[in-house]
Amino acid sequence: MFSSAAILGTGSFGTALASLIGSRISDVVMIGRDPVTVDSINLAHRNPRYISDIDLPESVRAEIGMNHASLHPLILFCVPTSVTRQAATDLAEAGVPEETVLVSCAKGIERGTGDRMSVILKEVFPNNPVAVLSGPNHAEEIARDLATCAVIGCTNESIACQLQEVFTAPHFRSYTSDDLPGIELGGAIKNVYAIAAGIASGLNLGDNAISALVTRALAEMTRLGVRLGGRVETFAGLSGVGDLIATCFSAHSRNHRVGLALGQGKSLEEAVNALGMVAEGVPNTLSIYEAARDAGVRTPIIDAVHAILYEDMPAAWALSQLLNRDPRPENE
Ligand SMILES: NC(=O)C1=CN([C@@H]2O[C@H](COP(=O)(O)OP(=O)(O)OC[C@H]3O[C@@H](n4cnc5c(N)ncnc54)[C@H](OP(=O)(O)O)[C@@H]3O)[C@@H](O)[C@H]2O)C=CC1
Ligand SMILES: O=C(CO)COP(=O)(O)O
Repeated sequence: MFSSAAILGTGSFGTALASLIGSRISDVVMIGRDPVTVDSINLAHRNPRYISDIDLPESVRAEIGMNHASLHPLILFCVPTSVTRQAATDLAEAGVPEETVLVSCAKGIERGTGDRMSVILKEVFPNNPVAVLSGPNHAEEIARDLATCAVIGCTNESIACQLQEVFTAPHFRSYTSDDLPGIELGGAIKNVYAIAAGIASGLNLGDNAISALVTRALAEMTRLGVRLGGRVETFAGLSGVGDLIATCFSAHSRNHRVGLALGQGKSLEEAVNALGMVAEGVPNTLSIYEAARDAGVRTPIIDAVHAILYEDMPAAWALSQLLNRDPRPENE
C-alpha cells in the first residue's frame, strides 16, 4: 500500500477521490491554486467550492505548488485534460522519482495531437509507471459513499493490484485491465454523447429517441475507439457502456447539463457559464471530431454535436438529420 498520495486538482473529482482514498492512506495532499479553497480544506476539512457539504477525512490536507506533490509515491491527475500536459510539465520540473506511480483520472484527448492523457504522462515521465482510472464515477455520488465500480488500466500487473487496493472501499469496487487505449477512449468519447443525450432531453424528444441515440452512440464509440487502438470488449465494460449510461442519463453529468441547456435554447456560452465546472465534452467534441476525421471513421452523432456546438446548426435540425441518412444494416 502507498504510504502517501498527492492529488492534482481541488475540483469535484479531486475532492471525491480524496474522500475515497483518504480512508486508506494516512497522508493525502490535494494540490490546488485557490488559497481560500486550500485554507478551508486544511482548517475546516471541507472544500468550499466543490461538493462543499461533505467532510473530508482528517488524513486529507491541501497545498499550492507542485513541489508539495513531487515526493509522494502516488500522484493522481484530477485536472481538466486541457491542462494535464502543463500540470505534468510543472510536476516534472519539481523533480519526481522514477518509481512514483502516476494515475490519470481525467477524461478526454488532447486537441491537435489526439493524445490520450496516459500518452502525455509517458512523454513527460518516460520511466515512471503510468495508469488510468475510469468508469461510471460521478464525483458527487462517490463523495457520499454511494456504490459504484471502476476500472484501473495499467500494463504492470503488480502496480495494478496495488492501485486496486487503494481504490477499494465498502462502496467502491475496482477491476484491472491492461487496455489503456480502450479505457481512456471510452471515457473521452462518451462526453460528446452525454451532450447529445442532454440536447435530446432538452428538446423533449422522448425516451425512445434517447435510448436509440445512446445505443447507436455505443456502436459509434466502439467503431471509433477500436480504430484508435482500444479493444472491442473494453467498450462493453465499465469505462465504455458503463460510463456512457452514467453520463447520458444522470442529472449529475456536467456534459448532460450543457446539452440540456442547448436543447432548451441556450447558447453554448450561456450553458458553459451557468455550469461553472469543466464539461470535457465541449473541448473534446473538437478533439474527438478531429481524431475521427484523421482516422477516417464514420461518426454521425459526433458530427451532429460538432455541428450544433461549432457550426451554428440548430439542435433540432442536426438531431433530426441523424434519422434521414442512407439505410444501413445495424451491425456494420
Ligand atoms: N466530476 C466528475 O464526476 C468526474 C470527473 N472526471 C474527470 O476529472 C477531470 C477534472 O474534472 P472535475 O474535477 O470534475 O472538474 P471541476 O471543474 O470540478 O474542477 C477542475 C479542477 O481543475 C482545476 N483547474 C482548472 N483549470 C486549471 C488550470 N488552467 N490550471 C490548473 N488547475 C486548473 C480547477 O481549479 P479551480 O478550482 O481553482 O478553478 C479545479 O480544481 C475531468 O477530466 C473530468 O472529466 C472523471 C470522473 C468523474
Ligand atoms: O465522467 C463522469 C462520470 O463517470 C462525469 O461526467 P461529467 O463530466 O459529464 O459530469
